[in-house]
Order: sequence, then C-alpha cells, then structure tokens
Amino acid sequence: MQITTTDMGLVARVQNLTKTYGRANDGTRVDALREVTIGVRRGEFTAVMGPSGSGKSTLMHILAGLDSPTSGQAWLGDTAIEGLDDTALTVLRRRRVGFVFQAFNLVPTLDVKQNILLPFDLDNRKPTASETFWIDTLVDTLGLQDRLRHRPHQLSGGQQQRVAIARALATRPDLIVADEPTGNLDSRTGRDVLTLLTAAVARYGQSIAMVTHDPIAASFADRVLFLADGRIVGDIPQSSPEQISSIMLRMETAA
Ligand SMILES: Nc1ncnc2c1ncn2[C@@H]1O[C@H](COP(=O)(O)OP(=O)(O)OP(=O)(O)O)[C@@H](O)[C@H]1O
Repeated sequence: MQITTTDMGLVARVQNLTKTYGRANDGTRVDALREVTIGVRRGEFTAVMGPSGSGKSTLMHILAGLDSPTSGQAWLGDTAIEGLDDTALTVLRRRRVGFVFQAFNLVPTLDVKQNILLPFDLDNRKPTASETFWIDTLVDTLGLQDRLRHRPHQLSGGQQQRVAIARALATRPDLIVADEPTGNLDSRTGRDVLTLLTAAVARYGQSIAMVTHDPIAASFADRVLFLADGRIVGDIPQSSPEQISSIMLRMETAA
C-alpha cells in the first residue's frame, strides 16, 4: 500500500525531483533542482527562501503544474502531475491552484471585478454566498472598493498586484502559489497582504507556498524552507525576521 499525500497531511509534494535546463554537450546545462524531496503541509503558510538562482521559482512552477520535472515525481493532493495531459493540467491549475506571480497576468480587457471573478467564469459557475462574502472581504482588505470598474492599465503596479492576490484567493484553491507577492508593494500594503494571507490560512485552512527574499515577509509564515543550489538546505518553524536574516546571511557567506 502506498501512503498518499493526503495521508501525510500535505497539500503538495515532490519526491527526488530534478530539473535540468539546457544540454551538457554545449555547456548550457543548469541543474535548477537536484533530488528534492519536500511536502507543503495542508493548512499552512510556507515561505521558500534562498539566493538568486537557487531554484525557488522552478520548484513553485512544478508544484503548481506549470512545468514538468526532468526526473522524480510531483503530486498536487493525490494527483500525480506527470501523468496528466495538457487538458487535465489546465483544469487542475484552474480549479485547484491560485497564482500570484510578479507579472500579474491580469486580463487587460476586463475590469477589476471581472478579473477577480475570472476563475469562476472559466469554471462556468457563480460564487456561492460564502464565497461572495469572502470576495467582499478581500476587496475591502486590499483597498480595491473604488477601483472595481477600472481596467488593469488604469491601476498602479501595487494595485494590480492586489487584484492578482484577490483573484488567487477568491476560490479558496487547494494551494496558493505566490512568487514575491509583496515585492512591488509599499511596506504598509505589503504587511496588509501578508496579514490577509495569514487570515486565509487561519480562517479557511488555506495552504500557501510563497517565495520571498524578504525576511519580514517570511516571518509571517508557519514554516520557512531554504533552498541553495537546487537543494533544500533548511526547514524551520515560524521565526523572527532577525533569525531568518541570520540564516540567509550565513547561506550567502557559505556560497
Ligand atoms: N527556462 C530556463 N532555461 C534555462 N535555465 C533556466 C530556466 N529557468 C531557470 N533557469 C535556471 O535555473 C536556475 C534556477 O532558476 P530559478 O528561477 O528557479 O531560481 P530562483 O531561486 O527563483 O531565482 P531568483 O531568486 O533570482 O528569482 C537558475 O540558474 C536559472 O538561470
């Protein structure tokens, strides 16, 4: 009998995951991930840190079904990602993953409200009463009330990022994958966004995996994973920004 991802209390996991770009024979080979085995716990806020080029985004992309492993396995819940064809992958991403990436991926022809409701439209359904209440909370907390009829090009970068966050959280997907979600925000809005993410975890048991370079942002997480040179080199429970900074500093010195 095989123990499943759900049995382990995880929402996603990878096993012996390797991702290689390029080719050895022309000198372009990059080992972005090397034999990584790690799980993202259900109902937890996990931060992923590490130096530039350590493999953080690659790991996130594979966890979210956006990219495929060179070898090893990846599961979202109990679904093995590598067994899925393109259509099944698209449905999995649409129904079960929420994305917050640096390039906001908002639809330019839709207004803010329509962008936030897009995951429901793509799934041919309307939000339930409880989802509508949650979306209103998101819009209020993110300060988007008076921007609902604006198009993305009429918003600042920070406002666009907040719309992307509202859209990712709206359907309460199995996993939110966030790559530097506070990178473009001023410190106060950034803090509000992190508070909102932790509220989603506390209130709905939302599972979140967030890449960040910012020790303050990482200190909001329940757990911090550290990647270096394509390997997991640290896995610590919630810690202060000072503790996280000192680990990052030691990693950079060692590198
Ligand atoms: N499409 C690609 N083709 C070739 N190499 C790539 C590709 N994507 C990533 N890499 C390489 O893989 C390694 C890991 O990249 P990745 O983007 O995962 O790192 P990261 O930790 O997210 O970095 P950063 O903090 O700078 O965003 C890097 O050396 C990068 O140059």
